[in-house]
Amino acid sequence: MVTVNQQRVPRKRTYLMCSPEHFAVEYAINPWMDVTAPVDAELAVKQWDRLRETLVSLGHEVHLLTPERGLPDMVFAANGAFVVDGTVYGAQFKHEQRHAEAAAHRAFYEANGWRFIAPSETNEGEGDFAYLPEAHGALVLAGHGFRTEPAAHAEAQEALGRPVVSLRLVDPRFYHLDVALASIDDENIAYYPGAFSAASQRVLTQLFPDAVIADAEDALAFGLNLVSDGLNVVLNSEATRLAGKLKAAGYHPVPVELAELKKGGGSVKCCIAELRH
Ligand SMILES: CN(C)C(=N)NCCC[C@H](N)C(=O)O
Repeated sequence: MVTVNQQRVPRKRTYLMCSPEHFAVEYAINPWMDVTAPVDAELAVKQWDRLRETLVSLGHEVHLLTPERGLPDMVFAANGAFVVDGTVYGAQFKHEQRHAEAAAHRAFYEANGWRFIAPSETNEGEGDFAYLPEAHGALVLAGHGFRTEPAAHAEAQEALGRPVVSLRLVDPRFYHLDVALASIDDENIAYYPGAFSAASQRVLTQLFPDAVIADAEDALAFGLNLVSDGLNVVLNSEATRLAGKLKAAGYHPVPVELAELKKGGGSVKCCIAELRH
């Protein structure tokens, strides 16, 4: 049971990020992308740099993936794989425009000695998978409905040896799990119920009675697309009410501005893959 005065303890994390050097909105594969809206590429790099510096200043280790020309969404590094306890379950992107990113991620993991498992099913890495090492033993939460196929949930369970709970996303604005739900420590989550089917909402209520619930406005401001080290929660600065709720629950919200990358349909979490040894 989580109490308001609980002492929250941060755990040092290792992350993977990829600079938005080649970021652009050249195609529209989610409702947030508008190819006619101008993107300030320089500002995108500045905001991304600030995010990277924020993580480093919190004591985390950040590895970098080399961005590739012609892959404008590569900045969304969370989508390239899902890593649990040293095993990497690779991504297989739904949209042709992002297919080549999977190979870049695979090359990174293989070059750095990780145990890499190639997928046979469509899945977009941490975009649709979240890991809670202390929830009900150890749980993977997995989204489907827009990008990742349910068959990939079963494949991930076999690859990673952790129970995978399938959750159905029903609103195209929340096309990845990580826009609608985030782990805020090893055992608890924050989420927006309206992004999920009624049955999946019941599953979440049963598994996480103490979850922090976001409202539609904060969820649509990408507030749930956050990363947390168990104490410090780095989140989009527009999600002010969610920041207040996290504070009331004993976390330390760290707001960052990422307005340019939002034009690609992503925010904080999308830019950050967690490397779990
Ligand atoms: C939670 N989100 C949104 C992510 N993890 N990734 C962002 C991917 C954005 C990219 N344009 C796409 O539509 O694939």
